[in-house]
Amino acid sequence: MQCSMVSLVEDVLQHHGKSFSHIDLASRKAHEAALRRNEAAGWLRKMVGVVGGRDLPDQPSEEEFRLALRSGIVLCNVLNKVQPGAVPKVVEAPNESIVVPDGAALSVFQYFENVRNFLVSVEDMGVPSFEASDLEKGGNSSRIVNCILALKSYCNWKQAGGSGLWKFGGNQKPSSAVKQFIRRNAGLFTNSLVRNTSTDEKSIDSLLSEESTSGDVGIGSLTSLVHELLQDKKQEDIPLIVESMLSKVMEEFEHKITLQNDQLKTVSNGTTISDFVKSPFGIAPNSNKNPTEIALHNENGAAASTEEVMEASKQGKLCNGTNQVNMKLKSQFDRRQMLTEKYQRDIQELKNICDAVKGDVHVLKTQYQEEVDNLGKHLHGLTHAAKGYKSVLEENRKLYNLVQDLKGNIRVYCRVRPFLPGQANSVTTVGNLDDGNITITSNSKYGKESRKTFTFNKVFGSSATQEEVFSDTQPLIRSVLDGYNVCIFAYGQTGSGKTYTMSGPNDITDESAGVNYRALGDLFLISEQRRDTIAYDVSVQMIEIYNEQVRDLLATDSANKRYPLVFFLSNGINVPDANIVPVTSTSDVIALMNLGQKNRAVGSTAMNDRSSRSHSCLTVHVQGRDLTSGSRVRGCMHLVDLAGSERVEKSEVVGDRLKEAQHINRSLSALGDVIASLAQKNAHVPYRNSKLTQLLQDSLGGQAKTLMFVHISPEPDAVLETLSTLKFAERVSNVELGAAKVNKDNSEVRELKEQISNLTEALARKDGDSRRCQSLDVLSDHSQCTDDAESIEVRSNSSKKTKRRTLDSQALLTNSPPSPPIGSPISKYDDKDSLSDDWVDKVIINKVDRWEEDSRQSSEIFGDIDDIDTATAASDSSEPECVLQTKLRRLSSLPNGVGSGITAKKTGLKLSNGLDKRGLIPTPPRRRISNGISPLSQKTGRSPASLDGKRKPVHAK
Ligand SMILES: Nc1ncnc2c1ncn2[C@@H]1O[C@H](COP(=O)(O)OP(=O)(O)OP(=O)(O)O)[C@@H](O)[C@H]1O
Repeated sequence: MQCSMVSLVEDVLQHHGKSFSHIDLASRKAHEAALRRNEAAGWLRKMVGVVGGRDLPDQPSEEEFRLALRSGIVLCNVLNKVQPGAVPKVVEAPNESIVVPDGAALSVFQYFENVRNFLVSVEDMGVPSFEASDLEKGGNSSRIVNCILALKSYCNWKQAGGSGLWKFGGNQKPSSAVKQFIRRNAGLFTNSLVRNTSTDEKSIDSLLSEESTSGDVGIGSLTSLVHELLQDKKQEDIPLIVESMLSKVMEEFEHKITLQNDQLKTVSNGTTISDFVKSPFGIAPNSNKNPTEIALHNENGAAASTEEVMEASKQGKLCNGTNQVNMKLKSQFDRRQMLTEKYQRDIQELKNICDAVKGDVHVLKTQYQEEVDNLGKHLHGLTHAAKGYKSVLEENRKLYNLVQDLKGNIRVYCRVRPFLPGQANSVTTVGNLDDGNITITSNSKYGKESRKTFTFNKVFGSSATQEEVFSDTQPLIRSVLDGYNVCIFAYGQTGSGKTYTMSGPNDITDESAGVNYRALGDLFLISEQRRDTIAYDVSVQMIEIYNEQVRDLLATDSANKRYPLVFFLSNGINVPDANIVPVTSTSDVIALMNLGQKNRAVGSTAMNDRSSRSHSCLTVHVQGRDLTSGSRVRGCMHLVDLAGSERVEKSEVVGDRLKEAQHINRSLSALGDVIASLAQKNAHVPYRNSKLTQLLQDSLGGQAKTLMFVHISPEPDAVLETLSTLKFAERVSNVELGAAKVNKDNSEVRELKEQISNLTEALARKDGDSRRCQSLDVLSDHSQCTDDAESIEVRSNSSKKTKRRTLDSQALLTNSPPSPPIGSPISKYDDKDSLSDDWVDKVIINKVDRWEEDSRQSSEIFGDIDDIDTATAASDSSEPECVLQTKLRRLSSLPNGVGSGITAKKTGLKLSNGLDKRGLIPTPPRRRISNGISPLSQKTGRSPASLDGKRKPVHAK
């Protein structure tokens, strides 16, 4: 071994800052050598017995050792014991007691033969050998010791059964000195040292023994070196030092292995036999000193080939011993060469296979590449087509919606409620959901599965969020600000999620807030954004229809809340008697809605803990004034949360709940009838059959934008209701209302209205007569009421029937005779003296004439819609007197007095006062303006109105 173990150890310790100058390496080496020699001698003596080993002392000096073995007799005998027959013939000494002294002539080759035979045999066995010259004076006895110890190890291995591969050095154990040392000092580092020792034991020992072979310090010296070095070390440093040593040794070991491998490679790569032979014999290629070497080189001095060596051998050029060794080496080499050639052939074959495989792989790769390219192209095409398809779909959807807008179809959005807690494992009846289609799966009585698909404008699955639902509704809601009337109503079986969609759950958060909150928030947001161009006023009403009674949900006192209200249109407001509250912010709205929700009739049923027992309607009125042009827009939005349809036997209701359920179902079926006749485009639509249809009349029959949210539950036991709900919704989606219209006043109309209002005020001031004022109030009231297309009920003189007519105040006004010129300053007419009674009367008479004419015409156009008798009969006779009084007053207060003929009898009403003997509403004295005769009466012969003496506010509470 080229490296010295000692130097390694020194390196390590120097690394740890220590000098080794004080250590006597020479004496240590000698000591170690003696230990090993003694061990070898002891073993030889044991093997050959007392007689055979008589020349070999127990603890011989180097010289004694060499001399005792020089004859080769002990060596051969021991070898024959280890490997019987290894040396067939041992040349014995002539006189057993004589030790052949150095330089004494041995009998011919006697002993050399022994030594040579011994060396050849041990080499055959793979045991490290030594040079014959080592037995001569000045020879390297450590190599002999090493050979004997190796033989000893071989012997032990054989005795142990010879299993596995024997490898010199592998069986050696650390010397007892090392063990003792470790035991004495180990302490903390014992474990790591023992671990390292046990795992690396073989290789380290092998290195150490090899080192001793090469004449360096052997294991004994290394042991004592380590021993000495570590003695004065601190306990805590020892593990580190030992570990460093071990790793360094390992490094060197690996280095050596690599070198050996390289050498082997060189041999297998065609090193000549002479190189190979020369190396173990240590012969320099060009030193022509002996016949063997000459035979190993050709005439040119180049290394001989195998054949040349063989030839030399045949010719006896090689000496006997060398010849034998060379023959053996040659046969080994030949074997190796054969193997090498075989390996080369195999490698070549493998290379060929590899090339073939490479070729195949290349072909496959090319094919795959082509296929991938083709697929890529297809995919690209498909993506393009898909994009196109998507945009076409989107376009179709837009066009479809446009067509629907133009036709005025009611939009229908379907929403599926998720399973409620406790229903998690239920099977859903809802199958496929895509953009606008929903498939319901149901099992028939006979267990046959059937599927039905419905198509709506939009379908929301159970995972849809409130925000997603609202975002699809938003454009519709925004159109309120542009002057459209909008109605959104939630329909569905009880417990299917109507209230959730419209308002949200019980605890409302930003995420869970329903359409109502979001809609108002959005309206405020946009009105704020448009602040510089349009000024908006927003106000809300909240009513409910409970057991066919209309109630105000924003009333703060309970009596008022229970006070039933009536529908009549005033100033575009359906239920003018209900509180209408201006709102300016979302917080206002939330406060109002909380009040409304609190006032709403809810109750617990078997199907919903908090079932809405009424239809609720939040109405948002928006008035916008263009700051530049002065034109006005007016929009109104109904957000209706209908009570849920329910099967009474299923909801297990009794008593009041049963009555509620019957009312709810009746009103919903009235809604169904209205939808059916609208879908069939019937001339008569039965709006008046329920309060609900009356409420929705201007959204279903007018030119509003209407959206229905249809809700379904996913549970299998609700499948029948689900199917009927969806069928109803499908019918609704076919209803065409006509294109929606904007409610917009241009400035001319507005000016005319302002003039009328100013005129009436001027008249009121001019004439202090309260009657006159009342009459004018009626007109003024009427002129306000007819701000726009407006329905009122009048009684036709000719047919004696009450007609519902639509009158256009604009027509009335534009045909009015001499009214003050447009744009004239009001102050001009504000002057009492400048307005003669006659002039004012004339204006009024003209207006009334024109209005009556228009009434007649519109009556011809629209025909009878409802009979007053039917209407009054439809009124619940149990309605409180005050309600009927209100109705009657409304009718009789019509400006042309058409309601004056309505009798208490006809209405089935028992008025407590205010009627004449015939049960008629007393005709008020004719209004006189200048000559004591009311021009109205003069013209129509009827009383203009019967009022209770004071003007009733239109909507303010
Ligand atoms: N989309 C949804 N996500 C989560 N929970 C929902 C959803 N829809 C409804 N719910 C829950 O289902 C239950 C019933 O809903 P809701 O009260 O809104 O039904 P409804 O149709 O208004 O019933 P009713 O007609 O009896 O008043 C409530 O507990 C509600 O919170």
